[in-house]
Amino acid sequence: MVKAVVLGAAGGIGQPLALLLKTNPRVTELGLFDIVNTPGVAADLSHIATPAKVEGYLPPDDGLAKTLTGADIVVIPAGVPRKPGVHDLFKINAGIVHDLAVGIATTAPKAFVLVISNPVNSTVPIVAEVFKKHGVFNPKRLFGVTTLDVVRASTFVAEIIGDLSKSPNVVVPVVGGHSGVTIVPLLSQSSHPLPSSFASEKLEALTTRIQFGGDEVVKAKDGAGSATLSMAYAGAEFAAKVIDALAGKKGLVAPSYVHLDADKEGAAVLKKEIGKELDYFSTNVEIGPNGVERIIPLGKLTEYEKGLIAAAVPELTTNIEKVSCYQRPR
Ligand SMILES: NC(=O)C1=CN([C@@H]2O[C@H](COP(=O)(O)OP(=O)(O)OC[C@H]3O[C@@H](n4cnc5c(N)ncnc54)[C@H](O)[C@@H]3O)[C@@H](O)[C@H]2O)C=CC1
Ligand SMILES: O=C([O-])CC(=O)C(=O)O
Repeated sequence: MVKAVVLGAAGGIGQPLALLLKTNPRVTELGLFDIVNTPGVAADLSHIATPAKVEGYLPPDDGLAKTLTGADIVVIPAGVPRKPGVHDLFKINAGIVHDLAVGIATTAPKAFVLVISNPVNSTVPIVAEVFKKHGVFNPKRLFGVTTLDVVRASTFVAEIIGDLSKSPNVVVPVVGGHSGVTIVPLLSQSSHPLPSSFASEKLEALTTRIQFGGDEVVKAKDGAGSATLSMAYAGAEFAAKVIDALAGKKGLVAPSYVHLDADKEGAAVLKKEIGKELDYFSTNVEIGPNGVERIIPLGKLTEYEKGLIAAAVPELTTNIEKVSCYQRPR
């Protein structure tokens, strides 16, 4: 019995993500919340012949609390995406995520929380700060969703190998954070090695393509927003792992942007590898019924990858520190 909730469920990511969660056989209740259209989305999904009972709420009459009651896992794709006229996602989305986090802290403080809303490097710390204020922060249960970077890396590597049918099995750890240079694909650790003829400039081009994969979609959508369908796929894939872990499945490992107190022993090794006392970092984590069981250090890196980590750390530091002076505008 799993209740999954999507906050921002009527949006470009929210709708296909809710669809994919409705098809997850372990989900028995699906709660949908948005400031618009959730009753319609819920009615539509409720006709699909899968176990989940679907309910959709809007803000009036305690809609957020009703949606969150009994939630085991809450996925947050609420907020604005990159589009013309939107210059600072943090400015708008920090407030949205802050208020939703207050709702979770009050109504579902033990739920696993998966943050998709950008900028993930800063919205995850926003949620953590709200939870700390409410005395309910458990770093093992808070996840920034960086799975789209992993999905892109799998696809692009399979394209280079020349066999897209392999893409679901290609595993590339992508670490750091979720924006530009903070996205660090560890291609030397790919389950499917790149051809030995792969020149260093091609490796740099592939790395840049993974780091700025979001730009390709923003450009192609030409003013209509950013990645939604691939993000819904990635979000559902990561949520399915968390749901499987809740159900007792073992050995589930995936990269996620987490607070490093989630596993202090693993984090101590990781912090040595990255050379900085950061509070948050995306790395492979083992997920179990209580959330993050283990933070898995980066392991052997090439000189090129060490350089990418060194470039990611200052940007990540800025993204995280930004939150310490954040005040929710009234
Ligand atoms: N983590 C990642 O890898 C990725 C993150 N994103 C981010 O995901 C977010 C959502 O993107 P899209 O779905 O394309 O945007 P969208 O604009 O299509 O949908 C966002 C939804 O959030 C809702 N919303 C706004 N304020 C809300 C509130 N206070 N409570 C509940 N719902 C609220 C809107 O009504 C809308 O339905 C953006 O911040 C985007 O940058 C996008 C792609 C990848
Ligand atoms: O690029 C964006 O704005 C959306 C995003 O996070 C991605 O596609 O990875």
